[in-house]
Order: sequence, then C-alpha cells, then structure tokens
Amino acid sequence: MIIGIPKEIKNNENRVALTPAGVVSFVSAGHKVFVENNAGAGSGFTNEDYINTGAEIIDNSAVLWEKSDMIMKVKEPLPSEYTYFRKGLILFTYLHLAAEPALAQALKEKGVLAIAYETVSVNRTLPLLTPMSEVAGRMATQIGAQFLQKSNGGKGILLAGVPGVNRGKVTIIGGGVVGTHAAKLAIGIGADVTIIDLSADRLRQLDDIFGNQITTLMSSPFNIAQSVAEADLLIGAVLIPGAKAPKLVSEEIVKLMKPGSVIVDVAIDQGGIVETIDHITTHDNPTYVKHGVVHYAVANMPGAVPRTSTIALTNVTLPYALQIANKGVNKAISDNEALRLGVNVANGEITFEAVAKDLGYDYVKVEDALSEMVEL
Ligand SMILES: NC(=O)C1=CN([C@@H]2O[C@H](COP(=O)(O)OP(=O)(O)OC[C@H]3O[C@@H](n4cnc5c(N)ncnc54)[C@H](O)[C@@H]3O)[C@@H](O)[C@H]2O)C=CC1
Ligand SMILES: CC(=O)C(=O)O
Repeated sequence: MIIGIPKEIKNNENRVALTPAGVVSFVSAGHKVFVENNAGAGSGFTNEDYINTGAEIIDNSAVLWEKSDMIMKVKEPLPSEYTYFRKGLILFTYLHLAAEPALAQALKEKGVLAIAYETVSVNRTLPLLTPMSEVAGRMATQIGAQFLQKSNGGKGILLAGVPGVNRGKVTIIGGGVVGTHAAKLAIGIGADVTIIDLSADRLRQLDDIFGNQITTLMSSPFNIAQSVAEADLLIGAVLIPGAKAPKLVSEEIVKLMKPGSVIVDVAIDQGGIVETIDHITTHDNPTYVKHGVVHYAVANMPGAVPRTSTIALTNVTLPYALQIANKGVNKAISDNEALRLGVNVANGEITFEAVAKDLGYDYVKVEDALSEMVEL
C-alpha cells in the first residue's frame, strides 16, 4: 500500500501523522511512504530523517494525495483539501464530523472511506483519542492559569493562592481523560478543584484516585450553575462519543461568573459545552471576552506542543495503520472491531450512528455500506 503523510495546514498545527520510526515499520512490511515536504519540521523531524528511514519526499500536496492509497493525517481536512478526495481513498485522521457538516458531506459525496481516530473504540475506551486528551487536559489547567493573569485579561488571581489568601477555584465538567489530567495539574499547583460528571461510577473512581483533594458532584443543571458561578476557571471536558457535545453551561450561567474568570472548553472539537462559545478560536487568536469572561476554544490544543503530541499520537495510531496496510482496509475492518467502530463514512454512507443522527443523515451500518466489498 502507498501511505501519504501531508503537511498539516490548520492554524499552528505542528503535529505530523507519522514519525521516521513509523516509516521504518511500513517500509519493512513492504509498503511505500510519501511524506510532504517539511511535514515533520514542526515536530522536529527533518526531510532527511524521513529519507534516511525509507520515505520519499513529495513537494506538492495534490500529487501526494493523488498518489496515495491511504492518507494519514492529524486534523480533519480543511476545505482546500476537499478537492483531493476521491472514491476509494482511505482517510485515517481525527474528523469530529458532528461539528463538521461540510466535511461529512464532502466525504460522502466523493466516496472516501473515512476512519476517525476519535471513535476507534476498545471496551468503551477511545485509544486513539486518549493521548491527545491527556495532553489537552494538562494544557487546559496551564492555559487557564495563564489567562487568569491580569495582563492576559483575567481577574488577576494565582490558582495556588499563597499563605493567608484563598486558593483559586477550578470547576471541571466531564471527569474522563481530559478532566482527570486537568485535575492532576490543578491539584498539583494547589487549586481548589471540583469535578462534575454524569456517571456515579466515574465519580467514585475519581474519589478513589484523588481522595479529598477534589470535590465530586453529580452533573445536573443545579450543580453546574452553582459550581460554575463560583469558579475562577471552568474547564469543559464532556464527551458523548461521535455526538455533538451537549450545551451544559447556558449563557445565563456564564453571566453568573465573575468578570475576569476564564473558560477553557476543551470539548470544542465536538461543538463545545458552553452556550457563549459560538466559534472555534485559534492558537494565533485564542480568546475572546463575553459577559466579562475570557473564553478559550482552540480545537487543536495539542498542536502547540507538537513534539510531545506527535510521539504520543503516533505511538497509538501506527499499529492500526499497519493493520490497514498489511491486511487491506476491508479485511482490517472485518477482523478488528475497534477499527470498524472508527469508520464514520464508507461508500457514500454515514456509518457512525451519533454522527448520522446529529447531521440528519440516515445511519447505515458499516457492514451494509461495505457489503459489496467485504464479508463482515
Ligand atoms: N480541543 C482539543 O484540542 C482537544 C479536545 N479533546 C476533546 O475533549 C473532549 C473530552 O475527551 P475525553 O476526556 O477523552 O473524553 P472521555 O470519554 O474520557 O470523558 C468524557 C466524560 O464526560 C462525561 N459526561 C458525559 N456526559 C456528561 C454530562 N452531561 N455531564 C457531565 N459529564 C458528562 C462522561 O461520563 C465522561 O467521564 C472530547 O470532545 C475530545 O475530543 C481532546 C483532545 C484535544
Ligand atoms: C483530539 C483532537 O482533535 C486533537 O488532538 O486535535
């Protein structure tokens, strides 16, 4: 199989979908790898590093997409890349289609076989999302602390407090991977941390992990309003896999927050949980102020720490990509249920139920969408 690795074009996206070590794995299994010129530069991998491990450098995105059987990316294709879509192309990347209706339509219309990292699922865990959620969770606290500084538009508090002065309050909605890692950092710097989740079992686990270093609360409109109103920093970390994020924090609740408080909505890649966040922000221009509250809604947070993130991401994506290349995509999907759950679009159909529901398409099972091509 020919695997193509484009240079990412999203704002400040410095990750790359394959490291030189990954090239060795593909080439030694008999595959060919094309890497776009300087695709790895932002993560500290030079063209020479890729050439030395057996890849070929291609200086033109259109040519790279055209020559490749499978495109491995980090972020969802942007509109300028939709023109490269074609029937039968395999696309393996983050997609977050519930929040990207135009992309979903383009993938459908062009017959791309699109496998989303974020819905590949093993025993209700999301192995290809987890490492980036670990990164983004840790970053969320770091970024929140930074924007709480007066010079950055915040209310001018130090989350850690000092002897004789209150610690800052951090409310985290969603106690999964992002929420846990945000909490780790917030506890580490000495903040007063509350985690809100809908799952009583998850709250029990968090209580076992963090003990009385955190307060846990069941997710309800009342608890959310009360905790958010008091928070200096609110972190959005909810996920319903594949689906648009629920708007759990209304405009009225945001108005209850004190001026200079900060919201970091990590769940923005699925549309975000805060009503006053109506657009995605970028690393170049990461915040805006509404009702006196600083809003941060960057959908590719790990792109700002690309060396760590690229290695963490490719550690988990490579084994799946190798299965696709070695077995062929149909057999790989047929053999591996986790990978099958990653298929969001196939043969012009939406094959992930939550995405189909949110975007108003008929849901077609992967087995049915691919029935002419493979027995599942
Ligand atoms: N902005 C960015 O750069 C990045 C964003 N993310 C996103 O962060 C979000 C969270 O990801 P993970 O932590 O990995 O997901 P996860 O599945 O580990 O955790 C989600 C948590 O939300 C909880 N939840 C669901 N409905 C809820 C409700 N109504 N109220 C309270 N809690 C609720 C679940 O019980 C679960 O504990 C996802 O949208 C993910 O794509 C992840 C990495 C980077
Ligand atoms: C999860 C995701 O979309 C990201 O890491 O950018």
